[in-house]
Amino acid sequence: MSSLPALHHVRPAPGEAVPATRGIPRVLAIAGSDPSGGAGIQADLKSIAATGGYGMAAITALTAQNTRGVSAVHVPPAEFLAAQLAAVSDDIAVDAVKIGMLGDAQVIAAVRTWLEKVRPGVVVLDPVMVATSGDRLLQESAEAALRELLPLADLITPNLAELAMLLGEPEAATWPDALEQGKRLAAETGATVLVKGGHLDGADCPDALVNTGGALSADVVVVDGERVPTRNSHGTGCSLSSAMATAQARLGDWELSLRTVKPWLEEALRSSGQLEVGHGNGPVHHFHHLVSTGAAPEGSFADVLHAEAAADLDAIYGLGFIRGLAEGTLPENEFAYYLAQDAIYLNGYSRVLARASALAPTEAEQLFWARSAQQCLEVESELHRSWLSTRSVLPDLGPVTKAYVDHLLAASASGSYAVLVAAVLPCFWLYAEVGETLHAEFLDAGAPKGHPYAEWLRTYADEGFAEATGQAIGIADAAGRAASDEERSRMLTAFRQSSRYEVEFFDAPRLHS
Ligand SMILES: Nc1ncnc2c1ncn2[C@@H]1O[C@H](COP(=O)(O)OP(=O)(O)OP(=O)(O)O)[C@@H](O)[C@H]1O
Ligand SMILES: Cc1ncc(CO)c(N)n1
Repeated sequence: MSSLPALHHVRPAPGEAVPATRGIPRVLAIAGSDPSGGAGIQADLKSIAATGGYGMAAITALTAQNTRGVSAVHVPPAEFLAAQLAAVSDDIAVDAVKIGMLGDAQVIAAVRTWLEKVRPGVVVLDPVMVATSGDRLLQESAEAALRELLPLADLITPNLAELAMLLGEPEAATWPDALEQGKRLAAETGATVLVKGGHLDGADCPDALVNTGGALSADVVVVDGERVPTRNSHGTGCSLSSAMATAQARLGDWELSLRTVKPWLEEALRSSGQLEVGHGNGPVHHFHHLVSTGAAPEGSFADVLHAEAAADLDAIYGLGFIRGLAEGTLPENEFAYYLAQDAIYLNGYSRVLARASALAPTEAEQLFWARSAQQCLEVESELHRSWLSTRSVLPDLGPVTKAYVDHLLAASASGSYAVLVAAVLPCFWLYAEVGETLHAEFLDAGAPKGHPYAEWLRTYADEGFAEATGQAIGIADAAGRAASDEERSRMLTAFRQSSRYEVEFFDAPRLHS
């Protein structure tokens, strides 16, 4: 495979941290009850569990609600909330807190007193004021007290209406306006603001972390997402905020947390149709990623993975970079950027494969990953020798390359061989499929002589790589079938994220070259 361009894509820059996995965080939701199970503490507990935490709940208020709306609210005496909070923190170390519906000013005061005493390491505040159905969940007279609570949070997760209300401004009608409002709220409170695109129109549904005080890698970090065409959005805000609290306690990095949580939530929205709950705005499927157990036949887990990657493969084929490569119209600077990033990626990928070799349960698998790690380095030097030496490209680490390799390094630090194997698989599998298709298209077009990328497209016909891909799929399939539900769901998440990065890697030259 030394002629192969690529298992694409780094050596982490010296001193760059690999996110630590900190065991199972104990996450406390301080929120209201939704007896229909889609929002409130019910959604919080499901989200915390689904994203790897141990969930606890101190109930601020009871609502009588379903997927159609709220019919009654009962706020018990705030002293009883204080007793619940003390009972938890007197006995249990709380790694993260998610605050949702608060109901009235007395409740807010009780939460404030407790936060000031206990000072939990991670505080996510979802400033719940009005339910999806339009019903009020916070007394109007308590809005000022809620505003004063905001500086005690690390992350605030308002929807667009709440963001506007907290600032006393009209609701943003566009994404750039929403980000500007996010900056103002972040500056006022000192907290990071998660600006959510859920209530905007359009095919995209971006979210962004905003902090103007230097807490993030940039003032605004946007994480893109696709809008899922569904009305089952009951409780998405609750689910997102408690999943963020859990992820942050595990990973210690807000950006990585959002990049981890958002695809999970998107899939929970996508799978919401599997649930048949109510006649209004239904709940999301928090546990969509659990595959049922049983004696799974050979290939069955690989089939699940392949189905997971289908949408990303389609997305790759639709990219301007891929079309331009196939048709020969790709600007040279984009190609050069791609090659340079590929070389950087391969170096990092090789280290991650070496880790897979170290963790492999059999000598055959150990050898497979060690060989693959070596081949990556050979391909990397080949890239430099025959493709990059004649081009002038900056050898800077691009943002997608960094994010992808960081994700792989996180998987290699996860402690699970199965998760690591799932994370490295898309680089084999999607690359092999795309390469095969592009090569076939090139031949179908009669291998046109003047095609500027002819030489590159020929490198895609590498049987050795196809064979290695088959082996990697077999290893992941066996690991997935033998894994517990929990580990298998982490494999799916890791695989899905890598698969998404494959798309972004091919799209990066357009955005960053
Ligand atoms: N149709 C959708 N497709 C994809 N993601 C969505 C969709 N709707 C909402 N989201 C995501 O769900 C999360 C919550 O966003 P939203 O703006 O809906 O919050 P919210 O209004 O507080 O939620 P809730 O409905 O619980 O009150 C965000 O990450 C957002 O991007
Ligand atoms: C209890 C409760 N908290 C939050 C929301 C917001 O979605 C809701 N509908 N119900």
